[in-house]
Amino acid sequence: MAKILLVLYPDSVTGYPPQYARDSIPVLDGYPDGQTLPSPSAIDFTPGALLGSVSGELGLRRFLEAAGHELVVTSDKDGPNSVFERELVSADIVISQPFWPAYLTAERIAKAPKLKLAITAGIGSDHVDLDAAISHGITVVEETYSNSISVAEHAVMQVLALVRNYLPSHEWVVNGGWNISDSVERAYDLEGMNVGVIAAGRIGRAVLRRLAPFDVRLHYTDKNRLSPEIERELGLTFHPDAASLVRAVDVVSIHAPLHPETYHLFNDALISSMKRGSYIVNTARAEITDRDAIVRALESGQLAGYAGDVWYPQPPAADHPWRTMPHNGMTPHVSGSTLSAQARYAAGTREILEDWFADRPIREEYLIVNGGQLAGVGAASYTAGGESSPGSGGK
Ligand SMILES: NC(=O)c1ccc[n+]([C@@H]2O[C@H](COP(=O)([O-])OP(=O)(O)OC[C@H]3O[C@@H](n4cnc5c(N)ncnc54)[C@H](O)[C@@H]3O)[C@@H](O)[C@H]2O)c1
Repeated sequence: MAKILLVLYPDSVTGYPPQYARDSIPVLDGYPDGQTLPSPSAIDFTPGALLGSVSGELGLRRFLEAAGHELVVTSDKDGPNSVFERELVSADIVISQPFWPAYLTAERIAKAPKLKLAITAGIGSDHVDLDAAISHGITVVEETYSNSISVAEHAVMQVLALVRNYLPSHEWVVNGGWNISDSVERAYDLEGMNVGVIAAGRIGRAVLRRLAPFDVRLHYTDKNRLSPEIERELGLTFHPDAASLVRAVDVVSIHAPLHPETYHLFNDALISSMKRGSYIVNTARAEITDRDAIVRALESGQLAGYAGDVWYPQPPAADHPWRTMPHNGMTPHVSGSTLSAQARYAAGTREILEDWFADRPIREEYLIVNGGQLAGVGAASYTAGGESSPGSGGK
């Protein structure tokens, strides 16, 4: 029987919600590229309930305990005396969400001799040191597509919020004001702007599709060029690298995974090559940007705004400069953890566990590391090795 260590974010400050704003969530037919939705044999939760917090338990307890497994759920994940570090020593499986990541560094992996499977409930497994997982024979999987559209919607929202100066305008009314000049002196239309995405994978493509009706000029860069049909359909301009793209656009939305190639890609040099007054939205991973370079560029006016939902580390310290830097539209890491997304990645986690315990292969599209090498989506999107090692925050 296995010991499963499940690391989830804390419940709401008012406790686990007794009721919800809506009575149901939409039922989807599948994902945009035809990939099928998660398909566990059953689920023990109500779609639309809060599943990603400690009391939600991803709806896994009944299923796991009925099969005789041990489930340990905690949000205490940081530091040597954390429940996570203590329980990891005897865990067979770790499940963690990127929103509240249990950093599986090389040091922690070395202290977990029984660990065989690391599941990312969601997308983005950079909180796991993939090199260490490869060398220790740990399988790393995530629920590809489970929250891609959730993130794309958040990115589009934040692009509009920055360009139109939404959040400061809202603040004026909350505070009793009617300050039109103050609100509009930084407000523009998105229409006609050049907007680019760094990486056109599942999320990047969904952002491009959603932005196309705004009559913007769309740009992208990616290791893998899209088909001429998609480029034509959306009117995309392809750039061979980020350096070329950022010089051409007014707004950049980042959608690449964090790995050695993308660590600190947005540094002082790249940002200074952008048009003055550019906007960056980053819902991918914080460390694709250089934290202090972003602050400097907002303070100097080189950037007109920065938004996103990804930070390093997570949770960030109370004095993290991104909380208070000018013209920021930051949220906590929430874009991929809507109630709608939680239902999908909770079902995906159960599907993976069912396959693992039955010794069936896990879907190829869920694989990041398997059999001692990058596999599936991991082989397509990540690189192993290099100086910046994922799982240690790119350091
Ligand atoms: N904020 C959130 O809640 C949230 C949720 C899900 C995913 N994410 C992040 O978004 C990332 C992308 O997710 P996805 O579902 O679109 O993944 P995906 O695998 O579908 O797409 C990733 C794309 O990045 C491209 N890429 C990789 N390295 C690159 C490089 N150096 N330069 C240019 N392109 C590169 C790949 O070719 C691929 O097209 C995830 O890795 C994760 O870090 C964030």
